[in-house]
Amino acid sequence: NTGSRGSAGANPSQHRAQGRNQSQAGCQPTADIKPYIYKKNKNSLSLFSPSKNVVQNGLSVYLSGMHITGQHMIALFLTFFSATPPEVYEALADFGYKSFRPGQELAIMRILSGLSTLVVLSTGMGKSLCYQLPAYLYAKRSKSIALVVSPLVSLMDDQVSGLPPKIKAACIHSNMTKNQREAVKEGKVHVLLLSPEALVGGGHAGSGCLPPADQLPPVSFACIDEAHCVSEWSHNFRPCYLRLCKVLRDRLGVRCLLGLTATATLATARDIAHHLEIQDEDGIAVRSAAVPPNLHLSVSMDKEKDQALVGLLKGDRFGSLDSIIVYCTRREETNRIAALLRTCMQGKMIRKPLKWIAESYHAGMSASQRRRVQNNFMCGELRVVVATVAFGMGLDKSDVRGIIHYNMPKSFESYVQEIGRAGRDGKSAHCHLFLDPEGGDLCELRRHIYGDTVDYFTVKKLVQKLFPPCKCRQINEKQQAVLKSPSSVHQHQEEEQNCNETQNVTRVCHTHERAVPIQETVEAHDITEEGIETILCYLELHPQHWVELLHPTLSSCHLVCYSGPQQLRAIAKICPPVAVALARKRLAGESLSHSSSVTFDVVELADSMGWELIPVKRTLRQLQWKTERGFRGTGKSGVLVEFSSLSFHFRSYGDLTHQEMDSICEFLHQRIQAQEKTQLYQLKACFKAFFSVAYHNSTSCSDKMDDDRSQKLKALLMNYFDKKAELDLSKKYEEDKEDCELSKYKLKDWGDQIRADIRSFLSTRNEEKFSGRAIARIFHGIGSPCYPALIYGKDRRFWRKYINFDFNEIIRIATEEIIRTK
Ligand SMILES: Nc1ncnc2c1ncn2[C@@H]1O[C@H](COP(=O)(O)OP(=O)(O)OP(=O)(O)O)[C@@H](O)[C@H]1O
Repeated sequence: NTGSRGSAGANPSQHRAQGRNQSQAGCQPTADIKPYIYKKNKNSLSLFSPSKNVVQNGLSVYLSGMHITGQHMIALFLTFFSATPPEVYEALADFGYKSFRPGQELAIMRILSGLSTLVVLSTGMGKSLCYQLPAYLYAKRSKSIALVVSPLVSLMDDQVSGLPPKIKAACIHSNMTKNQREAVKEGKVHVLLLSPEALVGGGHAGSGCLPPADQLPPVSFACIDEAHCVSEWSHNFRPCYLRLCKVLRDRLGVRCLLGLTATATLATARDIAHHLEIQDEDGIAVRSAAVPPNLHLSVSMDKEKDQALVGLLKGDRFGSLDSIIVYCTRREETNRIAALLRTCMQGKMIRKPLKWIAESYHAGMSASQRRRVQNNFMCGELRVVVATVAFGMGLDKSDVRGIIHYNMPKSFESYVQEIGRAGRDGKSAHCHLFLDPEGGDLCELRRHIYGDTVDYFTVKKLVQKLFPPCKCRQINEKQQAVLKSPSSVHQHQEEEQNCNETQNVTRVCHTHERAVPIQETVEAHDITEEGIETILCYLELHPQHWVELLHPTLSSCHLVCYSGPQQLRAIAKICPPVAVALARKRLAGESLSHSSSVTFDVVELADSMGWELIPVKRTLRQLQWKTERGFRGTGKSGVLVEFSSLSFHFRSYGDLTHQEMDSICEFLHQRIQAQEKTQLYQLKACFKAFFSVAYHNSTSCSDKMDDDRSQKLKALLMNYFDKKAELDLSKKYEEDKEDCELSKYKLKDWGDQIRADIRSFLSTRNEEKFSGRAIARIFHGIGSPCYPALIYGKDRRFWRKYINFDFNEIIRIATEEIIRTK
């Protein structure tokens, strides 16, 4: 048993292709759907509509008898010469619109031509039409469906009901009725909304998964909403977004992708375009100015923020505005501020139908409470919503007139996205930000950045779990020994050793299929599921492609034979996977002669047999229904087979040298640190920009405001979004010493107190194990899987106590104290 799949001589890329095919097993890609505006072959453009002669009066007039070569030319053509076919305008009219808004037409024409496209347009500028109209036209031409991946699961139903009546849509979730599922399969809907998890699987997908590709109508294109989540350098990276591009291509055969986002710098947009495999520069079809002109921006640095907020809301600028959102970072704060406003704004009813002054909204509230607040705000009966960022995503209220940031947002991207919820009707709207002059908000926001980072030791433990050693090298050596003379074997071994020393490793192992149980790994390493997924993504994106991610799977198989041990032995004779499972147990020293059940890792088993996972699982499942001679039962065989333990599933090497393992750990650690430093730098840059335009206090802008400052802030934002800055800003952070010096100065005065608190904390919990990072997290009020806020947050003596102090310094002191107490 080699423990390795494929022949030792196989080329790694062939092998990867094999793995890919395997991941697609059971999922036939949908029939290749033709672009609406048809490309004759990869490099030439010829336009006609197979079903109707619609494009004849449009694009093909310019093209008759002419071929344009190259993808870039196609894009250029669409940009400069194309006349949009009348059918597209007819569809626009069907949707109730008279004309296109900037950028929509180009994006729609590209999608109809089958060209992947990225659209970066401010909130409320009409990005949704860029998928709705092509989906409608494609479905009108022939039975097809457009997939729309959206992270706003809770709002999907609202999104569906808010679509133009011409569009038939459904969303995938676990409560889908049978009829709804059937309608999707029969191609009765134009658009199918789904979460990224429903597409790629994963811990939260549950039963709300996409039906297999062969049960779906052909997919015309896929739209990825909030596409910035694809870029691992973006403010909102979601690892499953990276995998979803791959899943769309490999499992569903989707060739045309449309990315939509409201916030992406030029550098991020290029990174997203790279992931969407957009070939030509014009694929980033639209990038609009960051802040719409109808928004008036101001910033102030009041010491008494509560009073200042009330004053601002009573002043001329905000006093007459109907719909206002006040954003706070913390949930508790939203409740407090809403209560404050209700008390202080009594008697300030500005018009009749208004019933409520202020209500809070955050993710900790029940769904019905949130819905009530949202509905009251939507219909204009509630004036102010005091909310965390959970409020407003996907909110289509065109007449929000004011946005107030009670705390600083975490990035320019978040700021632009949040203020973009005001004035979507194009009428003037006001936005104000309260900046804490002492930098208190900075500390609060830094917590979230530190919460995501992982230390070197944890990275190392995880790497060992992802690349367990295999026997491929020894087996290969034995094979060589059989084939060659002893002297040549010796020479071969020497050569190999040299190769390893120079890091130029000859690969013998061609990767193994592996599964790492999600929950178990989260608990063992104290990293979130997202954190582990991010690390796996970094490894897959590495130029050496250290891992290849596959669809998450249930990896543990539990087999019970109700007729006893002899039944287990009998099925081992007829079922190779069971025979191998028992043999592997015996080799590991486990005796199963009196056992009637066995539990094993089915992924590891399939890999060791050189079988594909799906047939192994199928074979095992069938054991429950076989009625072989000697088995009792009616149709059922008396065998129970259960799969459990949802696991990350991937292919990785098993013959990595120590140097390679170390370099992988080093790479991951540096990458995680670079991400942390980049985010810290961006946070600081954000603070500095707001600081540069801030009024001393809000009274200076509560009645009238200075438009120059607003323009200056818009210019700073524009510069940020249009700059071709590098994505990794960690080096810039190193240059920015100021911040560290401030923290060290404070630490000098507080060092002894912090040490005393760490000792006191350790002594009260001496039966538990802590790392320096775990203690620093608790002192910063950051919950983690093993040290949740719900439990550790109760002890107010320590929780959040040192939030204003440098996180890494606290780790250092805590580690010293842990070592001292050992
Ligand atoms: N061509 C158009 N003409 C007139 N109105 C339009 C047009 N396109 C879109 N709209 C309207 O603009 C509003 C905002 O559109 P949409 O929700 O698509 O914006 P968005 O860019 O997706 O915003 P967000 O980023 O907040 O999701 C909607 O009410 C929509 O009906």
